[in-house]
Amino acid sequence: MAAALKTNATSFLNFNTNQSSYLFRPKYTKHSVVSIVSSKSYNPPMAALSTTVGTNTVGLSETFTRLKQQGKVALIPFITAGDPDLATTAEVLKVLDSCGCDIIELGVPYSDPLADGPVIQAAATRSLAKGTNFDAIISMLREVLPQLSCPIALFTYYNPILKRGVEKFMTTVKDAGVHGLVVPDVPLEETEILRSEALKNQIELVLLTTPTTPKDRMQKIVEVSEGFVYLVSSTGVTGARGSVSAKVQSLLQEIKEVTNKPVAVGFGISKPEHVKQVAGWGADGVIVGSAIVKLLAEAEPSEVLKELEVYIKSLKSALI
Ligand SMILES: O=P(O)(O)OC[C@@H](O)[C@@H](O)c1c[nH]c2ccccc12
Repeated sequence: MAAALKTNATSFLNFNTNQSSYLFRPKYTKHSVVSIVSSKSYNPPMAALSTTVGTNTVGLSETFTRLKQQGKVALIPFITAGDPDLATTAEVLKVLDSCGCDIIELGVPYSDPLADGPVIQAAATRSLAKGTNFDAIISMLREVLPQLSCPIALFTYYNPILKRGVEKFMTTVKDAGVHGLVVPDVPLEETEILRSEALKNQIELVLLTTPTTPKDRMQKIVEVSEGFVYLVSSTGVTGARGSVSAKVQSLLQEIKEVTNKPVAVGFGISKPEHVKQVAGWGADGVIVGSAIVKLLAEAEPSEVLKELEVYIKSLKSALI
């Protein structure tokens, strides 16, 4: 059974790799497809088990609606769960929330992250080596999410979903208080079951479009994307870049011509100037991943939360 699932997943990933086109190439992959390996689990304090889950947050689209009314652009950080460990991830989530992040994209570490560049790939490898697994991430979220005021979008490749079964996966993440889901390696045509199960559980399934996505395909993606539309700013894999492609401005316009849904831009954004520029081009949200993951990996453990706070505040102030 497990072997069959793995084979399916492998051919799935090789067959087609995202909603938009055949864009993400597995440049840096080191491992064969294996699902999350684990030994350790996260043990929440007993008190956490009795807390009500996710009562203090609203979903992704509602968050954007509120921000729009206030004339604000969403700051959406991405971090990898379990790097360096889940206890730190819990603290990092609280800091991101208290610094005013509007939505947090939390990555489930995976051994074959084909759309990720070296920084996020290394974070996933470290996290898996520490024994992070899906159940431990869920336990951590059950404890931490009730303490946050911003919603969480869980980012995962398809294999961990396939392994559990779409239905079970969706009810599990819903029960943990997750509001949104980003799955980069499922092509639009294959999202139907994911979408219907997500809908049943009030999980907003965010779809991605890229600079190479043909216009008619972009329109279909935009039509069914929930929560927001993820505009990938550039081709290739995740990772900080020197500047944001000017093409993003026209891509944003094209999307906005066909939808009123919020659009968030991600890939390569790392500096306050980038954030400001993308917001100025009309984006409703800005996603920053690798730069944060790198900061978390490189800072002294005793300084990490402080450094994170300083960095997030610098991005936030670019949005004012
Ligand atoms: O790391 P960057 O370049 O800042 O990009 C955002 C990103 O990290 C996050 O949204 C993400 C992480 N892994 C991905 C894979 C595909 C699409 C998006 C992602």
